[in-house]
Amino acid sequence: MNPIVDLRNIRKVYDSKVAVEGLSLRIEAGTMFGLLGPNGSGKTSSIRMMIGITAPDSGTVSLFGQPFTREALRRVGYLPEERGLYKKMKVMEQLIFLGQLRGLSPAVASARAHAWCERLLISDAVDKRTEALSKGMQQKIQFIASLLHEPELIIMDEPFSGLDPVNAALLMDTLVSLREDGKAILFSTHRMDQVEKLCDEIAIIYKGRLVLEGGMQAIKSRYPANRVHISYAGDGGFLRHPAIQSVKNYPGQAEIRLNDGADAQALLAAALAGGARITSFQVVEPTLEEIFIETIGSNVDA
Ligand SMILES: Nc1ncnc2c1ncn2[C@@H]1O[C@H](COP(=O)(O)OP(=O)(O)OP(=O)(O)O)[C@@H](O)[C@H]1O
Repeated sequence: MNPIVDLRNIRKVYDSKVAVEGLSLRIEAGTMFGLLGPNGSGKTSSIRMMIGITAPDSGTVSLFGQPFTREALRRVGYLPEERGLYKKMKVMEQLIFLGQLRGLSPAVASARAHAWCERLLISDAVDKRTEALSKGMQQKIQFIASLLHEPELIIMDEPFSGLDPVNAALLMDTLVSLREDGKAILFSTHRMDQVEKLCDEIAIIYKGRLVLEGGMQAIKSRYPANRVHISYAGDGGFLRHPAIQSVKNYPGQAEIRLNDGADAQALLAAALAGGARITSFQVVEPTLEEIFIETIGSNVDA
């Protein structure tokens, strides 16, 4: 089956600044794809090339198995990084107008917009002017606007930035259910916790280049589970054990990173022998944040 997005070796240079270099990636239907990278790494530039806002200087962009054409954009929902709504328009008028721009009849746009507003808990706002709403609410409206035409490919640039945790979770749940409906979803972020929970696949870009890409689980399994979280009472002398590379010590709890190849069981045995009372002992995989920092760090070194 053709991927929904297929970027091959794309490159973008602004003046003399290389924003994206040799980027290739594929996104399949029913996949949540996280595009990660620090500020200025080329996420927005890559997204813009994906949907024809700018053309790559070299390389190819295919959507839905075909070389890019504007026609394909009818099947794409896009939430830009810069939020832009008509401030003076009322929310529902605006959503119906934006739906019509996407080829919907006013009746269909209205029915879908009302259903979305209900789902995202902003029905009370439909008759208000956009400028009277909080930033977070405006973001939810723009999120809805990008989905009204029921796109198969959803591309969102920093969709959760500026949202409180409750609203961020609401939009995350919405994206998860769209993925379950078979949509392909790409979003950019630098918030690793969001990606870890949501994404099937990730790509980390740094200075315009892909530095890590693949399935979330496959990537994690490449890193040793050499972290240990311990809750304990009593003697903490075991925290000076030679198997330990570093430790973050909190009251009654420690997050430990072991030396490469060290045995977590030896640490547990030493803790018990030293008289500590262990209430939980967990060997954990590195978090995506740790993988990200390690990957970026090794590329800085390189
Ligand atoms: N229109 C432009 N003209 C000149 N340089 C640009 C332009 N757009 C982006 N750049 C540069 O290209 C690089 C990549 O920028 P881009 O916005 O793609 O990064 P990003 O990963 O989306 O960053 P952020 O997380 O800060 O939004 C940066 O150095 C940026 O300054």
